[in-house]
Amino acid sequence: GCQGMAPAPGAADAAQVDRLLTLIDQRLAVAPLVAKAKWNSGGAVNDPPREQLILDAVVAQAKGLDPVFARRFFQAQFDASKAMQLGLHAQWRRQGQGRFDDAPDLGRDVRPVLDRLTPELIAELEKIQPILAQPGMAAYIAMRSKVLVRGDLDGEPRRVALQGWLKN
Ligand SMILES: O=C(O)C(=O)C[C@]1(C(=O)O)C=C[C@@H](O)C=C1
Repeated sequence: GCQGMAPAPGAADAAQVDRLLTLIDQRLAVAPLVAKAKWNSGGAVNDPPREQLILDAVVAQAKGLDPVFARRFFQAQFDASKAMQLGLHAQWRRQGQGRFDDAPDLGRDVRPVLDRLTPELIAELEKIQPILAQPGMAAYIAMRSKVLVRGDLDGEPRRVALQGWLKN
């Protein structure tokens, strides 16, 4: 039977998990655009002041969220983006990739997309936080993430996106 297996969440909680994972995937989908913009501009992948700006805005906006949880979650998303960017840059270096003709502009085209996702993520996090500690939830999220979050670079960015904010 199913002895030893954690219980699966109910339908409403499962749908909630899926909405958050879909947004995590949408945010991760922006990372290759960031990578292209920075490949052309030579800008550093790691931008701590930009991360701080987002984190401070998140904590200020998300009145219903535990700030420690909110910071851990968004830091994981930044780290996942950096894993994707660094992995792509390494690949492009190996391939002798030149400048892209079709790279977007980071400030004009790409960061506004991330900024639109931030409040959507906050809204889903507020709904997820109270159900995260349920038994079996971390295992369920890990399983669903393989379906809903892109697995580029052998799944490394996806792994990083789920690290540090999920309880076991
Ligand atoms: O905006 C950038 O420059 C990004 O690389 C994106 C991003 C993010 O995920 O928001 C990721 C890494 C940087 O340290 C800062 C922000």
